[in-house]
Amino acid sequence: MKDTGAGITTAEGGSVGPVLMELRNITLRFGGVVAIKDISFDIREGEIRAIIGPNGAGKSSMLNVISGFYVPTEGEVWFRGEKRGPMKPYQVARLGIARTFQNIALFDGMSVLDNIMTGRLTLMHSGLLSQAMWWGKAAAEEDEHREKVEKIIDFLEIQNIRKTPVGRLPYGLKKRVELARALAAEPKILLLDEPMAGMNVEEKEDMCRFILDVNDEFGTTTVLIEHDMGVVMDLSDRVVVMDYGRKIGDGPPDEVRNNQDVIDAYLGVAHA
Ligand SMILES: Nc1ncnc2c1ncn2[C@@H]1O[C@H](COP(=O)(O)OP(=O)(O)OP(=O)(O)O)[C@@H](O)[C@H]1O
Repeated sequence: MKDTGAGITTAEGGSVGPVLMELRNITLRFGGVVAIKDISFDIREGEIRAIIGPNGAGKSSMLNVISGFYVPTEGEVWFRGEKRGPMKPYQVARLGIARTFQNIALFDGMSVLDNIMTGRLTLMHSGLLSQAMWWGKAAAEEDEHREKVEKIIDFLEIQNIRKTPVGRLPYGLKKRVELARALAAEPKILLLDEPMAGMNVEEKEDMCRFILDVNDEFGTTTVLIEHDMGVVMDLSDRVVVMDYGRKIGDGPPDEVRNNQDVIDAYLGVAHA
């Protein structure tokens, strides 16, 4: 891997941008349980960065540190060149980090369109009061939000279900709506927690294509946790491997695939 300062060229010949987030010596404890032990790595602009590892390795905990939901017990998180301190929930929401969840977290009774609109809530300036006082400006803002949302709906090919209540959709489409809602927030970093979990082969292929297309079209920096090794190796620019809370590998897919510690801890077991 060649570091040019502004960005790096990966072994596969791809290129990723400058550092967007740096995790320095992160340790996270829950009472006596050490979920993350002294882990450092960075996330670069425009890349797809995977975090893999066996069950209980600490992947979800790490995703929660990245999102700002957990404050590490030790270590520092640097985001866009600034050290991040402890934050209040509203500050976390405004950070520009959007995520999808392992278990879908959508409003079943609401339409696809309205669910996706909720992704823009932190970007909305006019509340109810200002709408009442200054209707014109609020209406213009609403139009702008709808336009952005419609673009995402087109892009993810869900125009035909935009009015359908989410509760009526099959699992794969719900996951796509979740992705749409996260994108609607125009995130600086998009966090995907097992985006293919529970999907059939066809749904997985669709989701892979959309994640790659989103990355291409919007240049969205994406961090994902995923159990399906084939998916991770196909999608990612770089992979962090965790085991028992420690980092045992970090690099492009080919490098990680040939790392003996990784083979022993995880891939070897999965592909025995
Ligand atoms: N809120 C919590 N309180 C106490 N212990 C926790 C908490 N969250 C995680 N842990 C513990 O931290 C360790 C790492 O858990 P984590 O969920 O981050 O792993 P994971 O790699 O995401 O696992 P999986 O693949 O099964 O989702 C585990 O031992 C887990 O039991």
